Amino acid sequence: MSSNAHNSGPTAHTLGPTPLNKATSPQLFTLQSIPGQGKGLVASRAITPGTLLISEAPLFAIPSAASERDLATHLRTLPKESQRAFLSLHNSRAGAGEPLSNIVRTNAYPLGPGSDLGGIFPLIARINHSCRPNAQHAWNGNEGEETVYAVREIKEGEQLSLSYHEGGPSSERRKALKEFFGFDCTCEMCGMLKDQIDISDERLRRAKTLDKAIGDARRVRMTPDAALKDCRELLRIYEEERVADLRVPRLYYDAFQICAMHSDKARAKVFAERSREARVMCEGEKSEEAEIMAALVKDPARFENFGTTKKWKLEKVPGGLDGIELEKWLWRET
Ligand SMILES: C[S@@+](CC[C@H](N)C(=O)[O-])C[C@H]1O[C@@H](n2cnc3c(N)ncnc32)[C@H](O)[C@@H]1O
Repeated sequence: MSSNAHNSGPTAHTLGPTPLNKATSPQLFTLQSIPGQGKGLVASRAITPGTLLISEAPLFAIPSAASERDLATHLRTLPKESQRAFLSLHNSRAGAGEPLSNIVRTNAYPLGPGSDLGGIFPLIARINHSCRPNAQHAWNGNEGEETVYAVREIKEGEQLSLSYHEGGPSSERRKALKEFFGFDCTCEMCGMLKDQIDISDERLRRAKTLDKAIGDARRVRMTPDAALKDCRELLRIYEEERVADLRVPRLYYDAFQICAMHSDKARAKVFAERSREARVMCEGEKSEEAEIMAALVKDPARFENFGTTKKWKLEKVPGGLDGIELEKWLWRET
């Protein structure tokens, strides 16, 4: 779930009714009551990273500007079973008017980044939030389904979790979760001791600064060494914070772009492959983004800004590098 889906109200129907939730591996988890969080999905056995947990078509999808009335009209067109499935979902603003819109705000996921459409996925909607999630959701436009992949080891008895927020220091996360989704987060990360939260917050504040600096195109062009160094530091923070979601492939893609812009095909290829692998972990082999990365692995020169400068021109990875030596070369630390 993302804040844009939650901030957007429902309207007309763009997709017709679809069969009720189709779990890819229903034996992997069960629906259970979770203290302080309502219901949630709990792993029935140990699950390895990269496992497809759910692939689910939307019960229906609605544009963000939809009204309560539009939603009511649309609901009446759905089979009774679908109506019941929708109405049984959690409403984080129960009693605060507009019940149908509030169920949508509590449970909808956007159909892809920046999409104006929110989809209702009855099974995925049962996955609670964690500030350190063990799963990642994504819209697969080719399949017309929302997927959820495990991105970390999940122990038997552990809850499956997604992040409803883009991440950041605890005060920011908690404020946004309260404001947009109406709950005080009780995830494992928010339950850490104050000392641990302080350490984590310091790292995550630094992560925000680094992320902003890496996104500065002029800096990437003028001082690529500094930008690549920032990527390296940010990756270390992600490792310390055990971040395993889409931030990882995005970071490798940033490193790819820096190298490609300055004509370093050798490093660009390695970063493109790491980005692809991390993307597959989060979204599976059929992910459109993973396919785009696969094309860039084959030929980094396909990147639109490839070769803006010739500063780092390099064709091939030097032979005989592995382990620490490879990492040092890759991040230009030698
Ligand atoms: C999309 S629903 C998730 C499934 C829901 N628990 C249920 O019973 O259907 C989102 C709601 O779950 C609860 N929730 C999810 N994650 C939580 C968390 N980390 N801490 C406390 N409550 C949480 C909140 O009530 C939130 O509005």
